[in-house]
Amino acid sequence: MSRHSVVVDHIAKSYGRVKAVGNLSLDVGRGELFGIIGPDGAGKTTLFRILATLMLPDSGRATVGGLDVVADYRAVRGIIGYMPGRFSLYPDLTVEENLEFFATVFGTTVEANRHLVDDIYRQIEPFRKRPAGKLSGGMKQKLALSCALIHKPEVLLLDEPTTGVDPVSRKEFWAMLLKLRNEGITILVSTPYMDEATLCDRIALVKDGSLLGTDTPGGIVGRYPTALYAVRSADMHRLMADLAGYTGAASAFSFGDTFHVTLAPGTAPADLQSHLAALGHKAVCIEQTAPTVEDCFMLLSKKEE
Ligand SMILES: Nc1ncnc2c1ncn2[C@@H]1O[C@H](COP(=O)(O)OP(=O)(O)OP(=O)(O)O)[C@@H](O)[C@H]1O
Repeated sequence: MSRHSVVVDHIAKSYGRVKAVGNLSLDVGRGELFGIIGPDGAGKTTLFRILATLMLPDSGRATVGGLDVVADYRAVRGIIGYMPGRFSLYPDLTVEENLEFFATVFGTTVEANRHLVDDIYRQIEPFRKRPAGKLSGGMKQKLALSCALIHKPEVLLLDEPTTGVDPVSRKEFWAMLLKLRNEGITILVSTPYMDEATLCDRIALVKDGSLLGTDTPGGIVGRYPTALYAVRSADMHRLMADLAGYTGAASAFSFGDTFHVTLAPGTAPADLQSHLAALGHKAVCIEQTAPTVEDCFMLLSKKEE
């Protein structure tokens, strides 16, 4: 038996002239929590729809649990739990009716697999009589996850499950994913939030349908090739323009309340400090900082361009 649970082998898909996924290959190990990290339009939804057997690729092959997503599409549907990015529940059905509906469709009962969703369901149980359409964003996602899990899938495909969800619910949602992973379920999850990448066993960074890199989050940031500095001054607005116009800065982008800057070969932090002082910047602070997945994404995107 293959040690891979999901294999994507040179998959490509275009919509007319728009190339959504271009020749993408990756594999996800059994029991792995694997993140597809990329901004809007990276092709994440298209890839998930192909893996969930809802769309045919133009070329390439993919298997889930060793089953071909095209030839064995029926069998694939039986072993996956799919949570599409957009609302997947029946808004007029109550919380408990949604769960019962998904269990019935898969020929099982809520009772039979209750233990799988117990932790999650307990949090939404107080609202079990409420129509799903009237739940908060975080609650909806918890119910959608429960519905995707109720038939005990081998592989969970979660397309942007935390987009538009508040930070506390996002944290809770990821805590649930880690628990499910520990129970042996393979999870492929996409997210545009770079901070969520660090919670995955391995990640693939994608942009414009192409893979920029795949590794553990630690492996990705460990390969950052140069020193990175967090730079601030009293006039952050003008600082951006001044960094962009400085040939000693190889790259600069906004990161929280600082700018993350790399320096051109031969330029030292002291050179940047005096350059900014000469331009009249006050309270300049330049500190070396550890690169994050977002910094790696920016660097790899730039290389690609
Ligand atoms: N049905 C469609 N017809 C034409 N273009 C499409 C269609 N669906 C997606 N696209 C385009 O294909 C590209 C990839 O879209 P996709 O939805 O797969 O990306 P994504 O990473 O999931 O982003 P998002 O979060 O915005 O959905 C985008 O440029 C998108 O505009």
